[in-house]
This record gives sequence, C-alpha cells and structure tokens, in this order.
Amino acid sequence: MSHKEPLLKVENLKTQFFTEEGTVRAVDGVSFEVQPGELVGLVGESGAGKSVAAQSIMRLVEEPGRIVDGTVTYKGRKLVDIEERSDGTLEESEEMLTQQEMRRDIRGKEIAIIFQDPMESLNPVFKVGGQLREFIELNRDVSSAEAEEIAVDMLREVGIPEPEKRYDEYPHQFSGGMRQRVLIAMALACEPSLIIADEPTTALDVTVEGQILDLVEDLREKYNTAFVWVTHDMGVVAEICDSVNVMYLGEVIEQADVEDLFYDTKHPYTEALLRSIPRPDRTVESLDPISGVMPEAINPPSGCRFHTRCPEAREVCREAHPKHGPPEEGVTDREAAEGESEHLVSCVKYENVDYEHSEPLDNESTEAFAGGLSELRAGGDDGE
Ligand SMILES: Nc1ncnc2c1ncn2[C@@H]1O[C@H](COP(=O)(O)OP(=O)(O)OP(=O)(O)O)[C@@H](O)[C@H]1O
Repeated sequence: MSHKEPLLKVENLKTQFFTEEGTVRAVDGVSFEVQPGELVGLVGESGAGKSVAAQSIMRLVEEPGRIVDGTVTYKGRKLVDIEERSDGTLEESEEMLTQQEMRRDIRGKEIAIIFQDPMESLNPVFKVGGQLREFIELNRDVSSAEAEEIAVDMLREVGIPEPEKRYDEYPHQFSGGMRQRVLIAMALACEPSLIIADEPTTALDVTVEGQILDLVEDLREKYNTAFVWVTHDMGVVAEICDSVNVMYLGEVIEQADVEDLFYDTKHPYTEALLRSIPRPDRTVESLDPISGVMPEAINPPSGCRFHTRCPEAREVCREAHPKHGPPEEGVTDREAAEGESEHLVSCVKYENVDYEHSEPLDNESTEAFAGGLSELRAGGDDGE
C-alpha cells in the first residue's frame, strides 16, 4: 500500500480445496503488502481464510488444497507465481521457487511461522533446549556448542527466567505462555525478516496475551522484523498492528492503516466486527455481535458475499460484486487502487452504481440473530 518496494507482496492469491462436497474457495483473490518491519494484521471470523492465506504464502497448503492463482513476491523472489489458464489448468512460472528452494532458502531463515498451539510445533518427548539448538544448527552455519549458546540467549531474550535451567526441561514443564515464548525464540533464532504468526496468543489468558504482545513489540523494534499477524480479535489488532486486512469469505474487504480502520471505518463488516468488541470510546452496552453465521466458502453468496448479513444491504448488493478500491469519489479500478489512497474497500455503496436507489434488503428477518461470532465476542470480552 505504499510506493516503497515491499518486503512481501501478495497479489491475487487464490487457494482452493477440492473436496467431495465441492470446491472450497478458501482464499479468493487476496492482495496485500508488507513493508520491512511492519506488523500487518489479517483479521476476520473463523473460516474467513486467514490461516489458509498464511499457509499459502509459505507454500504449506496441504491436500486437497491447492494454490490455483496468484503471485507472492518476497525480496524479489517468487514464492508463488501461478496462473490459472482459461481452460482451468495451472501454469507455474519458471521463476517460482521449488519446494526444495523454499525449504533451503526461505522457511525458518527468511520467513518463520508461529502457530497457535505450541504443542503442535514442539515435540513433547524432547527437551526444549535441544529442539531449539537443533533448529538453529539446521538453519544457521554454526557448531553445536554455538547453537546451544544462541538457544540459551534466545530463551533469555524472550523473557524465560533461568534460561540455562529451562533449556534442559521438557515442553510440558512450561506454562502455555512460556511455551509460546519458546516458539517466538525459535522463530527469531535465525533472524528472519518476516514472521507469520497464526493466532499465537488466542489460547492464552488475557494477562499472558498482553505480555506476549508487549514482547513482540519490543523484539520487533530491536530486530526490525516484519509480521503477518493472523487473528480474529480486533482488540489484538488495535494493540499491535500497523495496518490491517479484513477478510470475509476468502476476500479482503477492507484494508487500511490501523488508525483509519478504527476511526474512519468504511465497510459495514468491519463496522460490525468493531461493534462486537469493547472500545474506550463506546459503552459496553452498545456491544453488538454480528447477526447470522458466515456462509460456506463452497457456495459463497452472489454479489457482495456479506450481503446476507449486512445491515446496510440493498437489492443491488445481491447482484453486483463490489470492486476493491479507494472509497473516495467512487473510484474503483485497479489503477486507481494503486494510486494515492491507502484505504481500500469492497462495498457497492462507495461505487457509482445504483446503491442509493436500490431497495433495502430485510436481513434481520431472513437471518435471525444466530449468535455467530461467539469466538469474537469472547476475545473482546476478555480484553476488558
Ligand atoms: N483441509 C481442508 N479441507 C477443506 N477445506 C478446508 C481445509 N482447510 C481449510 N478449509 C476451508 O478453508 C476456509 C478457510 O479456512 P481458514 O482456516 O483459513 O479460516 P480462518 O479464517 O483461518 O479461520 P480459523 O480461525 O477458524 O482457522 C474454510 O472454509 C475452511 O473450511
């Protein structure tokens, strides 16, 4: 979203799962950028496609999933460069890195990933220090003794008390927060330029989450590491993100700097997400969960995908798929989107179509308040 050369550029990324029930369009034309040292949020409800987008960047999508289109450029190298031909077959460019090159040059060293559940990433039968040391040895050109030294330093760096002693302990001897710190240590161990963090604090209680977010802020300043931060929690977004991509059913529907997103909100979905969390400038009484449950990504609604739940939906939203562009002056084509405005939104009400004259859709009667977004509300409530 800026004229500088970004660290990471994701363009029109599409990832689908080919299941017996049909094709799941998990990520459906997502574009965003990450500048060096920037913390970029990917936010949205469960099933929006955040995790699959994160996995796609690292080429870690598993069967029956496949990246079917798009480009991911990192420091000028093509992590993904796939084009869907008109006959539906896929063409990978020659520039696209092989899986071997991804393993050798990118994963761990250049881009590290932190998952929500540290127990998935840490082997319970090996000591924490040994796992950390092995990872460092594998990815950096150092001896075993040097790797051990770096590992202990990293444990200290992420705030683990008595790191020499904890080095010799097993994962189950660490609390959830401490385990997450170990994963952050592991992610940082090879001094990557980018860390992709997939809901790394969701399982933690609010106090520990706050400590981890503070730690990430400190480390980011020290190492100038950029982050892509996947979360469903707007409270987390407010606390640490520089810029934000709001996802709904596989699409980014609003992207902006964090201040603009919160104080100059454009998309009714973002508005709804923000209403569902407590904020200092709004009373708790006004908390309002989003009505309805997110539809399936196999059969996304026609037109604007949010129209079935949108309080501002009109007839036209059922038919017209909104373009992604700056909200001002109804500018909608991609050239304009790449111009001045850094705030992009996909909503028909900002386009020069017949929104004004279109009949409102009565969503409240068609979609009962089904109590969707319980997860989001829980995140928000905890944040109080
Ligand atoms: N292995 C799979 N097979 C089929 N569909 C999948 C698979 N993995 C993900 N999906 C589908 O892809 C879509 C996006 O899922 P994704 O996990 O990225 O959502 P998310 O926004 O990260 O939500 P969550 O926070 O629940 O992980 C969903 O519709 C999901 O059901």
